[in-house]
Amino acid sequence: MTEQLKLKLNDSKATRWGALVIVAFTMMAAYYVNDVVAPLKTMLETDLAWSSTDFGFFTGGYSFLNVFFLMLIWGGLILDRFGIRFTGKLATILMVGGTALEYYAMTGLAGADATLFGVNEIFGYKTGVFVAFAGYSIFGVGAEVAGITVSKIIAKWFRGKELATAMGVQVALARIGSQAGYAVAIPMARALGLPSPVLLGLILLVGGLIAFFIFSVMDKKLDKQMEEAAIAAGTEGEEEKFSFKDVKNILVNPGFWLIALLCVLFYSCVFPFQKFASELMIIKYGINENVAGTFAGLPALGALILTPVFGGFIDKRGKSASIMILGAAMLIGVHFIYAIPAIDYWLVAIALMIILGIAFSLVPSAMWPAVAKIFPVSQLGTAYALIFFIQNIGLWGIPTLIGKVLDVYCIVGQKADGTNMYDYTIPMCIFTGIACLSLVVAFLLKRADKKYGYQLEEPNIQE
Ligand SMILES: N[C@@H](Cc1c[nH]cn1)C(=O)NCC(=O)O
Repeated sequence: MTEQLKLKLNDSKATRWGALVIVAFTMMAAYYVNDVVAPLKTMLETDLAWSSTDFGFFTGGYSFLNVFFLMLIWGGLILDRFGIRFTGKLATILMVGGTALEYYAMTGLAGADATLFGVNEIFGYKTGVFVAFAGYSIFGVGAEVAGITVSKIIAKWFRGKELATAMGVQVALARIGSQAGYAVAIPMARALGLPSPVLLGLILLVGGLIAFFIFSVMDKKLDKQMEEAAIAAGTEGEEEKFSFKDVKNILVNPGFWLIALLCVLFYSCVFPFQKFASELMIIKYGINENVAGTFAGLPALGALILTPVFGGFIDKRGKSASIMILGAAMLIGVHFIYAIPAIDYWLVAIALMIILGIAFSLVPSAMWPAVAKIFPVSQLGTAYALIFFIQNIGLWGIPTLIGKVLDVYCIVGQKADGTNMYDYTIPMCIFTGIACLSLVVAFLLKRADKKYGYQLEEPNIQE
């Protein structure tokens, strides 16, 4: 009876937070690479002869394999079957490989006449554009699978400990990666050449891969200790495994569909908008191109500070459903004002970016814990994978659509350097329409919460 309790690796605060910082570094590098090309849209036009359609096609590439080849679902299955160490390393290798391909497309295949195996066009796109798209698609699979893997890692290392705080800190660190990508892209590309910010991302990701190998050593040790503890407690073999019954249970839950819909609509108005925002800042508001990316990345910076603050409020006071309504309503206001041609004062553009940052903190800090309230722990991994899958449909479709719309309906002239001038009114009206739909869904979610008792309005911490 007096058997001594053995301390596991994650029982030490310093070690579990150390493990979090290691894997969060990999995600920070992933978010940097995800966003770093966005501010370069105009330079891609001048230096590599990309059109807006090419840029939209490339941007949507992040989600292409995840949506059309169900890579997020396979990734979830691999994660549950082969575990976090194997899947994390595989996902990071995919990110490194995809980014290397993207870098090659922007260097070795730069320009309209570049050929690969004798062809200068693939599926109607310039070879360089297509290879960059292929690289970004592979990167997108790695980034999304790494995202689910890291959620599972945090759940494992922080179960019964500071779980929500750890998730908030990981998202906050990821936002630093995004903001860094937006801020450095143009100045670095101007100083060291167009592909240099992508090369930096590649180096960071190689660092992320090394970090993941270091984490794997720690995790293996933790597994051994957990096994020993489980054998001592007689609970070995009681792991949560992926089951198709779980998928069915999730799909018949109305809460799943409302959260998934809100997720795809809300994020479609944020991430794809940010990809075009640098150009909007330059063309419509006359903001200097060296700082346009920094402003486009402001929502990420705001979210870095505010997500943990709002998370703390929701933990103590609840009101998740109402907060999602507020965030969606703010999104409508922001996009609607961006759409008004007469309002073109630069300070307004920055103020709107800050408001977008607040909405971008409100909704995720309410949405992700809400998923944990609607579904039991055993279904959480699958629920997140399915929600991310649906979200990726928007992350693919919306930039592809906006790129096309810009080329077909929005060219209003040419600048001295030969690049197009765009009127962003129609794209901003599209974003406003999507934001309106997200508000409707947020109201339906609040109604469903009352009907089905998800307790979204209740605090997480019961006093
Ligand atoms: N599934 C990711 C998508 C994403 C976009 N950029 C980087 N990842 C996601 O939604 N993550 C949650 C978040 O709020 O970043």
